[in-house]
Amino acid sequence: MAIIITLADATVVTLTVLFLAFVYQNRRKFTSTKYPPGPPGLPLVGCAFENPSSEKQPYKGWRELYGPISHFRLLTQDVFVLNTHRLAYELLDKRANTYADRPRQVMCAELISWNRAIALAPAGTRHRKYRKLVNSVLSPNATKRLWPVQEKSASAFVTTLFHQCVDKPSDAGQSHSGYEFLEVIRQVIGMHVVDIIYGPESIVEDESRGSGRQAVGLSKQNMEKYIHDADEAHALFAKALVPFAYIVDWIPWLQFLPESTPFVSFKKEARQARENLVKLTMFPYTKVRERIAMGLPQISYVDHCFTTTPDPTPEDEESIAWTAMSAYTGGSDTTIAAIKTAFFAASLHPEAQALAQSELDQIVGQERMPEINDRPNLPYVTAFVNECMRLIPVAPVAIPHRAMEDETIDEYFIPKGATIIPNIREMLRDPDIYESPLSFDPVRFLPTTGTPTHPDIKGRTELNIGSLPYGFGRRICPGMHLADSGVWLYVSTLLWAYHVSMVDDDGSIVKDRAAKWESAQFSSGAIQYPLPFKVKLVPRSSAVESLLRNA
Ligand code: HEM
Repeated sequence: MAIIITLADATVVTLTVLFLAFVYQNRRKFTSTKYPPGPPGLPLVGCAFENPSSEKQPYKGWRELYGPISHFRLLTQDVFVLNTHRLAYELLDKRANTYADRPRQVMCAELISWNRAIALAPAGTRHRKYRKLVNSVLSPNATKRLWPVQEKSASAFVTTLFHQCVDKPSDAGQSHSGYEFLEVIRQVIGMHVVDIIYGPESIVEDESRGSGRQAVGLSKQNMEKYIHDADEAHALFAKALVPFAYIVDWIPWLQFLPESTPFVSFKKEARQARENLVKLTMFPYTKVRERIAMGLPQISYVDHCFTTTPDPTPEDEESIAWTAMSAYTGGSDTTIAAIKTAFFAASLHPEAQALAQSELDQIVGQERMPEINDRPNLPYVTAFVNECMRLIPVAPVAIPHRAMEDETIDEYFIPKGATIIPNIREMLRDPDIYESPLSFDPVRFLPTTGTPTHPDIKGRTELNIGSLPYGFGRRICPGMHLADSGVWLYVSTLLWAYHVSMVDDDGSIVKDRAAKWESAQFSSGAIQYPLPFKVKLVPRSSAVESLLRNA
């Protein structure tokens, strides 16, 4: 019997085969498409018109609202927000290889070219090479060599505060505004991070000049300009980092239209930002390269790279230059934010400040400043720093990761390509872990064993904040050990030196501190810190004052 296959039959068979192949390829989606709860959004476009990532405090309160993991969609992009430490640990730490990548960010990473820096470099050989380079200087052991540099900077910090915020001559008509400390934080910490990454200038004899001396490397003036330019570049980075912040993030082919086309003003902005970023990367590097070529080494990240790679290829040089810039931009604003938060917490919690100061008096005394080796004997001071990092985390939503494979967690499906946001702020306010999570209470971090420095204060739960404020997995902050010792030194030295109080516009000390704490405003975006407030600094004793004056 002859079998006659008609065109219609062939079409049906072809379509069936294609359909089955499609179902097979997407079998995970068909068997387990359960997504976690989250804002529903609109059909097809999802939350495109009300992007939760663009809110002032993104994903705040989502743990209570949606549970440990939440989901929303921006057009075709699935976004998962991890609201508990357990979930983040399960996915980003335990399955680190699958979440080592960053999501595509057309404006920030590709057009401005932040993907040449570490934070947005795609997972792979280049990112691994970058991390290896920075780890050689920023690993826990390697950072110990930088402790003396950090101690010197903490000392410069409190003495500069003295000259700028306490001792300004009022007879010259210069009264204190109360805001000066903010500029001191920016300058001293900015300079310190530049110093650690690029090293100070070297002074050499120069016969051809009348003065006979010449500065080689990054001069103080260069550093000041660098800090200013880096601030601008980083502000734009933070703006462009918000997922789908620019139209080109939604419709990537727009990048191929000429700059003069209406609605593509982003192209001009990207071109200028890219040029500035390249200058920001190459200018300090070239200066330091000159110094190193003249045989004038300093202790710095770039110097260290040249010691381990004495004959760098052009590719090595590119890696050194871009990792150096990444470490500066990654390390300065974050440390500055942490110190602003410490001022804020101390100025509104005089009782906690006084406990830290009595511990400092007992262990360090008033004849010298704290050193990093004092840390094990100063549990309350350490608990104070931890509590600042917990309640007002510097990077409340870290930097998004990207799922490189289909995955399931609990009963939920995470498709390959999804954006994963670690909601660090929610993790650090989880009531299952932190009792009364919205209260500022350093005691929660005190050790329960050992002799307490304050007999009537015993540790409650002995929590360990660990690396949580610094992110996860393959992308965990490579500067966290440097930041950990640096923030501790700045805060302990500040509390050792001054009584810190918040003041109102008329200069009087704030009375209703609880109301100020409740109504405080914080920056929006990737880095969190309290918005400008005024403080009054009073040296803690005449012994301390004389040390600050003469240091
Ligand atoms: C209080 C200070 C700091 C905090 C809270 C902080 C926090 C973070 C966080 C949350 C991330 C993202 C992690 C993730 O994606 O899971 C990160 C990444 C990064 N941080 Fe830090 N950081 C601090 C200081 C520093 C310092 C001092 C440096 C360098 C000297 C640095 C360099 C970097 C770099 C290069 C990245 C990108 C890592 C990558 O994508 O592989 N940070 N940091």
